[in-house]
Formats: sequence, structure tokens, C-alpha cells
Amino acid sequence: MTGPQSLPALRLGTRASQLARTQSGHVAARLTELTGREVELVTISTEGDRSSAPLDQIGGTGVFVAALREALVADQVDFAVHSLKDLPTADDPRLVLAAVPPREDVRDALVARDGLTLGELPVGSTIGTGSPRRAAQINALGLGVEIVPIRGNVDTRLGKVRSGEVDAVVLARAGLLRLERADEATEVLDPIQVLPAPGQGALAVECRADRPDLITLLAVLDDVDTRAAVTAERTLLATLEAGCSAPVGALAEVAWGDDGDELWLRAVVADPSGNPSIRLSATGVPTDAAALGHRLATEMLAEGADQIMAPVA
Ligand SMILES: NCc1[nH]cc(CCC(=O)O)c1CC(=O)O
Repeated sequence: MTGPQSLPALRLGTRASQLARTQSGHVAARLTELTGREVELVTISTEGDRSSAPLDQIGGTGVFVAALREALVADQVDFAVHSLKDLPTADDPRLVLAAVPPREDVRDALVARDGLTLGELPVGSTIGTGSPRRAAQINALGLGVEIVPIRGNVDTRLGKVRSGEVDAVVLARAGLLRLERADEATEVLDPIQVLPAPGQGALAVECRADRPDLITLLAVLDDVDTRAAVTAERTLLATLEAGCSAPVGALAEVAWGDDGDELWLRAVVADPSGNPSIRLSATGVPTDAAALGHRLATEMLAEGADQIMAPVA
């Protein structure tokens, strides 16, 4: 072969966590497989990794993304891979979402002591999660369990079950699968009960807007159905004017309907203080995913979603 081998390796910016490095490694390997271009991982440390303070005190999940974006803008890396659910909904005009690769399992998973499921956890059991979305949806099931705020990477959170600090934790199944630890889950939570975060299980491949060469190259990683789904979920989140740490769950899926592909969107705004949640769904077409997200969010706002999300003092 000629050509590709003589080009310099592309620099992929990634967070330092094991999960981030693993998923970035998969993206790098796939890009090399499809284009012949070599890719090297460049680790960027973020505030979210350095601090163990609650996310809402250090700027929300956006802290995971900010340092990678700065490295892109400063031309220290050619492109970056993020967990899509950590990406703020506001666009950065200097950057482009060049690809959304095929999505991993979207669902949340329970990892409980002694192989227990949610329904088997005795009243008074503790479930560790720092996510208001997970806390509110689990509380809504009325199981009499107690939510304990915890943070940390996947390994740290799993360790809190093993050490007995909590009876269970809830995490994204995608993270467990990528780390080859999915067998530690004791129950996969059905989205009928617990809807995942908008963008959960998906990755975002981002590069500078002034790099048309890269935008074209990275497009080979894009998956049309995943992009449509996350566009609907994220437009819903943006229209609700909710942040990444708001108690909002959303899941869009492409399905074959009578008139071709349909996009089905389900969403919940759950109330952490225990009041009834708002749970609605709508269908549209994948080619107009943003319109679907906007329409469902507008319906949820009409039902009082903004009241539920109003910051509690
Ligand atoms: N906010 C942290 C975060 N960002 C992405 C994932 C998991 C992988 C994914 O959803 O793509 C996680 C961990 C978790 O929620 O358990």
C-alpha cells in the first residue's frame, strides 16, 4: 500500500479513566481499520477526574468535556472522543460533532450484593448513585430503599458494593460492557421503569470546525440511526433547558414502521422529592429527529416539567 502509512499518526484526545481510554482505543482501532490512518492516544486530565466533589459543585458533567475541548482548540489533539451523555447540549461553534459511532447498550444496570435484583432488596437497603435521574426514578418505584450519593469511576463504585458500604449501585451497562465487567450486573433495568440519560451508551467524536479534511475522514465512524436517536434525546434535553445532571431520562429508537423508518422517543422528568413524574412518548421520522425531541419536550413543559426541574433551594 502507498499513501496512508506515510501520513503522521492522528492524535486522539481522551480522558484518563480506564473507561475513557478503553472506548477511545476502540474508536482508534476502528478508524485505522477503515481508513488505514494510524492513531495515537493523548491523555488529557480533567477536573471531573481530579476532584471527587459532587458534580454540581464543580460545574456539572461538562467538566469532563471542557479540558478535551481546550486541547482541540489549542491544536494539541486532532480529535477527541467523549461519552456523549457528558457532552453539554450547547454547541461550541469552533467544534463539530464529526461522528456518532454505533451505540452500545443504552440501559442502566444494578449491581447488588448477593446477586439481588431491585425487587429483592429488603426495605431499608442502600443504593449508591450520584445521579438525580437514577435516584428519582428508583424512588418512584416505592421500594422503600434509601439512595446514598456516591461518585467515582466504575471501579470505585463497584468497590462500594464489594466492601459493603452500600447494598447496590446503579451504573450504565455500556460502561460495564466496555470494561468487560457486565457479568457483575445483577439486573439490567428495563427502560419502562428507568429511562437512561440522553445519549447514554453513545460516543461523540469531535474535531475542529476548520478541519474539513478530518470531518470527511471521521465521517466513516458515523452511524445514522444512533445519530438520529441522540439528536432527538439531546434536543429534548435542550428544549427542557435541563442540564446533564437534571432528573431527565430519554431514549429514542429507530424502528421499521408501515411507512419506512420511524423514530420512537420516550422521556421522563422525574421528581427527586418524590412527587409524580411526567413520562411521555412520541413518534416521528429519523430524518427530523430534532423536531421530535422539541415536540415531546414542549408537551412535557405543558404538563409542568419546568416545575419539577425548578432548582430546589
Ligand atoms: N457520567 C459518567 C459516565 N459517562 C458515561 C458513562 C458510561 C458509559 C456511557 O453511558 O456511554 C458514565 C458512567 C455511568 O453512568 O455509569
